[in-house]
Parts: sequence; structure tokens; C-alpha cells
Amino acid sequence: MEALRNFAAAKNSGHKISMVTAYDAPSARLISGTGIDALLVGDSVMMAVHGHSDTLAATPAIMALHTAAVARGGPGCLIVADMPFLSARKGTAYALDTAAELLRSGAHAVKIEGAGSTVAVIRELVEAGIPVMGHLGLQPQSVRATDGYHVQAKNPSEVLELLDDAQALEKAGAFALVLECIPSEAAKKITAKLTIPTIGIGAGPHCDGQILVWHDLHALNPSFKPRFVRHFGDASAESRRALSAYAEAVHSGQFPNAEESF
Ligand SMILES: Nc1nc(=O)c2c([nH]1)NC[C@@H]1CN(c3ccc(C(=O)N[C@@H](CCC(=O)O)C(=O)O)cc3)CN21
Ligand SMILES: CC(C)C(=O)C(=O)O
Ligand SMILES: [Mg+2]
Repeated sequence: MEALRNFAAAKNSGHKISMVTAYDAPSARLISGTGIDALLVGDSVMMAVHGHSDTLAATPAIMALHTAAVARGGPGCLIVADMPFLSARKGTAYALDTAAELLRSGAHAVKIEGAGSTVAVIRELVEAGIPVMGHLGLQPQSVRATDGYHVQAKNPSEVLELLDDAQALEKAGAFALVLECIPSEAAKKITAKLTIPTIGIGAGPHCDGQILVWHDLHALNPSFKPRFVRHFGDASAESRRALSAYAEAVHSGQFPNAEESF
């Protein structure tokens, strides 16, 4: 896919890659003409949409359902879908089945958290023709082990470990790498050493691109405001305004009027 080649070409071109999560058709439809480069059907859907406090409840079927909706709403978009909790940790066959389900649902690529035992799995997926995005730094699928969502790679030895993992993913054939919640200087160093683009979230300005969660940049859940989130709009305020206006119009008998009735 041309958009996927553009992704790699964006590194060192001066064009920073802009990504946002999308979970449904109307959101994907809104992307058109905005300059957003790619969509991620993130397993953060479990938190942002389904009300969970972590992403562990995501399944291949749930990710496929949201991926298909996004693909219907944004047929021209580059769509990356998250491989859910443990789906890349049960061996290559299960990972291939899951990735196939996501690609059949309309994704062009999948994203896999972590390195370690998944590096070999990623190599197999790439060899099978499945574009894979890596994801290092804060790994929300390991929240039970990390005991919360904290900034990662805060000391030099952790940065070296992260760099090792990043280079292993690049070598395995990943076409890009998400870096989540790490110090800017660590992201700068890793970005400089890799030939594939880095996409940051809470990883500072030196990455080759940025990703934000849809609900965060629209302030749809205003109380969730970690340091890396910027509210680029206030969709909550606009939605509440519209809802109040509707309730008021019903209560006062102003809605529906004659033109809105048969
Ligand atoms: N809506 C939403 N946005 C996200 O960015 C997101 C999700 N959901 N779900 C999956 C993960 C979880 N993420 C999170 C969640 C919380 C913090 C957080 O509270 N960070 C604080 C403290 C950092 C620390 O203690 O070191 C911060 O101020 O950044 C960070 C990332 C990022 N991802
Ligand atoms: C925050 C991004 C990188 C993600 O993995 C998600 O939205 O699930
Ligand atoms: Mg995710």
C-alpha cells in the first residue's frame, strides 16, 4: 500500500506523521481531508469506549469488530489495528490467525506490544506478508506487572535496553515503532538510531510522528488528562450543549415542529 511506503519515507523528510485512534465508522469518516496520516484501532477502545480500567479485556473478535467499522467509515485511510492482550504470546500460529482476522476486517497492518518472545513472532508475520508496527516503552497490556501507567526508561541502563529492543524489532521487519511514555531524550536517541519511523505518545517532540487517543484530543473524557494529552477541541462541551438544547426543546414542546413532522 502506498500509504505504508510513505510512512517509511516520512523519516528524515521533514514531514511528521500524525496518527489518531479511531474505533468506529463515523470517526473514521471525519478524518477525511484533515491531514491525519493514519488511524490506529487501539485496544484503548476497551477504556475509552467500553469503560474498562485497562485494555486486557480486548479479544481478537472485539478488535475485528471495531476494525471493520473503521474500515467502512474510512475506506481510503491507512488502518493499523492493535493485536490484543496475549495474542502475540501464544505462538506464531495464534498470532497469524489473529492478524489474519484483523487484516480481513480491513486493517492494513497490526501493532504488537513488547519485544522478547514476540520478536520471533513478528519476524514470522512480516515474512507472511503482514506489516507490523512495534510498541515499546509503556506497554498497557503489562499493566498488572508494571503496577500502573508510569513513565518508562528513566535511567541509562533502561534506555539501552529499550534501544536494544527497538533495534531487534527493526531487524525483525517492523515498519514503524510506537514509543509510549518515555523521556524525550530517550526517544530522541532511539529515533536517531533507527531507520524506521518512531511514533510517540508521551515521548516528546523528537519522534518521527505522534499518536493521540481520539477521546483525549477531543476532551471527551475531560478528567483523563495525563501530561502528554492536549485537548485540541472540546467535544464534551459541544455534545452537552446539543443534548441540553434537545431536552429543553422537547420539554418546551418546540421539538418536533411542523416541518419535522409528517
Ligand atoms: N484514553 C486513553 N488514552 C491513552 O493515552 C491510553 C489509554 N486510554 N489506554 C491505554 C493506554 C494507557 N495510557 C496511559 C494511562 C495513564 C497514564 C498516566 O496517568 N500517566 C501519568 C503518570 C505518569 C507516571 O506516574 O509516571 C502522567 O502524568 O503522564 C499514562 C498513559 C495510555 N493509553
Ligand atoms: C495509545 C496507543 C499507542 C495504543 O496502543 C492504543 O490506543 O491502544
Ligand atoms: Mg494499544
